Amino acid sequence: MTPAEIAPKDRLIVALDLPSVDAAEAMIAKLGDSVTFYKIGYRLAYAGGLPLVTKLADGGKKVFLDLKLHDIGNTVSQGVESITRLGATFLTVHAYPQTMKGAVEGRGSSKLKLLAVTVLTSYNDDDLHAAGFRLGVSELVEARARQAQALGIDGLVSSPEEAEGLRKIIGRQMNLVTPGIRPAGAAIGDQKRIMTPGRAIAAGADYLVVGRPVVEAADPRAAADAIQAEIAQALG
Ligand SMILES: O=C(O)c1cc(=O)[nH]c(=O)n1[C@@H]1O[C@H](COP(=O)(O)O)[C@@H](O)[C@H]1O
Repeated sequence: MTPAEIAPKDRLIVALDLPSVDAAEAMIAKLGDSVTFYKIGYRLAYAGGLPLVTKLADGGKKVFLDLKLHDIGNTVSQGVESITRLGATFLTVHAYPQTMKGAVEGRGSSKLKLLAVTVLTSYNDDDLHAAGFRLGVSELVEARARQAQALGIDGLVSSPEEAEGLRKIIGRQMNLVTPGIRPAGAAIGDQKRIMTPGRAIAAGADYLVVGRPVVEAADPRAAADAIQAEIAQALG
């Protein structure tokens, strides 16, 4: 499926950043049919959440396994090879050349799609400089996007602020997945490069990753439905 063919409802990825598998399953039950795509990241994966990847995939949901791998190439390659057996649709690795190359090798001919995290959405230029980088956010995102594309990575994770520029580099074939999504009026928390769901889609994002604005909402299903309605409206 090319990014242009994704149904509006399937473009919302809810981050199950919850403390236990029980809490995650209760949230999935609350969201019911309205959410088709879930993200499992550090919090849940390290709390026994890896088997939930396979359980959700077997039950017809899609899963984005957000482990943000980064290690020597051989270790990344072996780790990704193990992960191909879990049934996830997406897996994240940090966008370092050795890491991406190892991930592509480990993925082999499996159906797992690799997403490279360009620059975390909680970073601005000052944060990058403090971490020892010479480039600012937009230059580093662009450089990493070009490297990811050349190495055979399937998609990018970036803020929607970079989406328009990234589309010019990666075209329509690579997936563009954007966290840093905040519906109007939602608490920003630790994110720094943010956009509303509608603006992110209009800027060229394929998938929106949303955590706290859904899972911490008084009515998570209503929050997810409102984001999906905004996505559908932006797609026209
Ligand atoms: O890879 C990610 O999903 C990711 C990359 C990034 O640059 N920024 C970012 O926020 N994320 C993830 O997206 C989710 C955003 O959650 P909220 O800020 O609660 O909506 C979290 O699970 C983050 O780990």
